[in-house]
Amino acid sequence: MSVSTVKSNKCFGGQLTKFSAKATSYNGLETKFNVFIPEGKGPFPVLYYLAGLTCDEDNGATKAGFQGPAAAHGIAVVYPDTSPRGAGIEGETAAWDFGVGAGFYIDATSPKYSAYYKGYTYLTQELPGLLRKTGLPLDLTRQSLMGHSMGGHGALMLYLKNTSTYYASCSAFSPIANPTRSPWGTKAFAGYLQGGVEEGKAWDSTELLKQAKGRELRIRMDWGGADDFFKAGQLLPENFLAVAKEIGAEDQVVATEREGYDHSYYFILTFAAEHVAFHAKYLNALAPGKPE
Ligand SMILES: N[C@@H](CCC(=O)N[C@@H](CSC=O)C(=O)NCC(=O)O)C(=O)O
Repeated sequence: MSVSTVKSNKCFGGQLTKFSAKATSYNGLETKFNVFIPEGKGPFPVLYYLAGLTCDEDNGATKAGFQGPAAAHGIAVVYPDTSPRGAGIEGETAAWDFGVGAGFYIDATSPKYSAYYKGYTYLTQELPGLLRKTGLPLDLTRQSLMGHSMGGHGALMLYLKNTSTYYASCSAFSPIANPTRSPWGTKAFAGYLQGGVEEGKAWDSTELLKQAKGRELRIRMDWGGADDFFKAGQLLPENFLAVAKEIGAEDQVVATEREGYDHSYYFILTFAAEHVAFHAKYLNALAPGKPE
């Protein structure tokens, strides 16, 4: 599938470009993604940002404040969309926490959604191929993940389902860390998965962490103490941390509750530079891959 440029803006000395492509994982529907490339020659390691419910490829690029720190560390940032758009499935736009804008980055197996909602395949297999086609100086042998809320779930889940050589590090802002026990997650898994919430355990980072004993983990997470979604039990970082302790990995999960912060992009903006620096430590320590 070909990739076309929608627009491009200079930003922190680099360039933020929006691309459009037809995605096989979304049954041929058009999808968009933004890519920030720092000034210089590259090839640059790649840091993905997965956004939350109701978002698209623009929320992170316009509101999160990653481009400045990424330019300083010589890292590219990729902002994908959060779901397919335009499938026309009955009911897919009826709620803000399910369907369009709420794909949960998983591969659906329910007959109603499985033809279009293949977010996991899109991110792990198809998007890297589309990025190669942009011709940008990206080093796809050095990739890391970050995300917010539903996107924090996505980042943790992708990181834990793949090896550290595929994704070097993972960070999450206010992640839905145990979706099979959260109202948002159980709603999503009941709708997208033929086997419902039980099948959802294969996409739940707290469950996946149980199988990660002995693996070297590079995870950072922050959430706000005044986040109403945290207080309502949607995020459950405490469950993820309890498993980290059980498997002896508590030192490899840097987790902090930030007093007074809520769920918004003001919170992300505050800690954006720290998250990018966390990834830069790992990405820039890796030997650059061969140019493709
Ligand atoms: N219903 C509200 C709230 C939706 C909301 O807060 N979305 C968050 C992500 S929540 C978990 O994934 C978000 O990032 N919103 C976008 C933003 O730019 O703030 C609504 O519809 O707004």
